[in-house]
Amino acid sequence: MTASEIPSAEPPASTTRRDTRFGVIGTGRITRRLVADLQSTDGVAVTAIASRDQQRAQWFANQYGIANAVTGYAALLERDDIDAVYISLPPSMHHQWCVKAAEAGKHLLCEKPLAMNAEQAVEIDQVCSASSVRWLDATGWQHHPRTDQMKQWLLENRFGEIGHVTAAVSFYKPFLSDEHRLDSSLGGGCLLDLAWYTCGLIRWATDKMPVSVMGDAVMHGDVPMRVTGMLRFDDDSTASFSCGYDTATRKWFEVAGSASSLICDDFTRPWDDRPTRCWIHEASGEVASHTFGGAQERVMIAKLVGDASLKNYQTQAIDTHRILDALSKSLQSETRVELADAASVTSFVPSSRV
Ligand SMILES: NC(=O)C1=CN([C@@H]2O[C@H](COP(=O)(O)OP(=O)(O)OC[C@H]3O[C@@H](n4cnc5c(N)ncnc54)[C@H](OP(=O)(O)O)[C@@H]3O)[C@@H](O)[C@H]2O)C=CC1
Ligand SMILES: O=C1CO[C@H](CO)[C@@H](O)[C@@H]1O
Repeated sequence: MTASEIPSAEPPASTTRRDTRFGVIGTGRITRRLVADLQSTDGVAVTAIASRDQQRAQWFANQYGIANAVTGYAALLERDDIDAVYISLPPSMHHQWCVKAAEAGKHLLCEKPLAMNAEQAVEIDQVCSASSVRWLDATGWQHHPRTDQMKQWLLENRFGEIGHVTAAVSFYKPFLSDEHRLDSSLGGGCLLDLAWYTCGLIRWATDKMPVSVMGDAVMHGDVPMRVTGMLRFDDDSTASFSCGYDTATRKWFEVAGSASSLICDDFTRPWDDRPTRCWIHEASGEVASHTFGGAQERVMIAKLVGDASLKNYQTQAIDTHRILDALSKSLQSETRVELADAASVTSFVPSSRV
């Protein structure tokens, strides 16, 4: 079977289980898309939405056909018609509301970045374990069937020995008036927001933690507006990335091997109205294009409400935070930073192999 013929990984409809009932915390830009994804995933219902502001909650509830508009996030967690929450708040608020939700016994889908740093991410994981609730960060690309196929190629050494990974993610001034991306107290800046994608991709592609990282930032006040990073691994393979708010949309990566390169130009989210694609470039100049079906967010949601282990994604999220922590130290100190815990690596494998 060629990659183009690989069927969508959309899960089959469940007829035996009760729907998992989601409550939504926050009414921002991304909420609109994710609510539609939740509502169109088999076995999932959205029963309430909470905002700081009653009118905003009501407007959103009316707009999306959600039965209950709730004022205040804590009130949503008290409801017994909610099994799980989707948290789409500014990054600085993720840890606090993840912990509260887990303690209330709700499963968690939290927007990226999972937290502000690895310490908070580990604590979220621990509280979820103690409360027997499942969690995922809403990093959709990890769940696309294309990602599973690309990982399979990497595991099979399809590209030879990997020497270098490059990734770039940017959006030109994606700012709203009340913009958390420009406010350091809310976790703003492109390091957490966009290097989450580039460093996550590097972690995913290499299956290891770097031994050292070095970053350079162009600042906007006290938040990074553009970040360039270099990562080095114990076998002398390397990675580099660029992310920022000052160039047109980029969401591409290249994995460069000794035999060929894997290239994808929309890994974070497939371009609208185009086939979901990637390319393998051979040393000869021959190029093979592969296309895929599947809706990454619906696959992600189905995994959260399913039974299979999520450990592999959870480790990926925590390790991504560890890389970002080291980069943040590097930006502050203007030096190369060693990752003390580079040895603690768990392999990220496609869900079908977990
Ligand atoms: N997975 C993806 O593809 C994407 C993920 N994201 C992530 O989603 C999260 C939210 O981003 P986005 O939707 O763009 O954010 P918005 O600014 O559009 O929305 C954030 C929401 O958080 C609530 N909120 C609570 N306190 C504050 C505060 N002090 N300042 C601002 N908002 C507050 C507000 O809801 P209310 O007032 O109603 O309570 C607001 O609507 C971020 O972590 C971001 O990284 C963003 C875009 C894409
Ligand atoms: O995750 C994200 C993807 O797209 C956005 C641009 O609109 C980013 O800023 C955002 O946080």
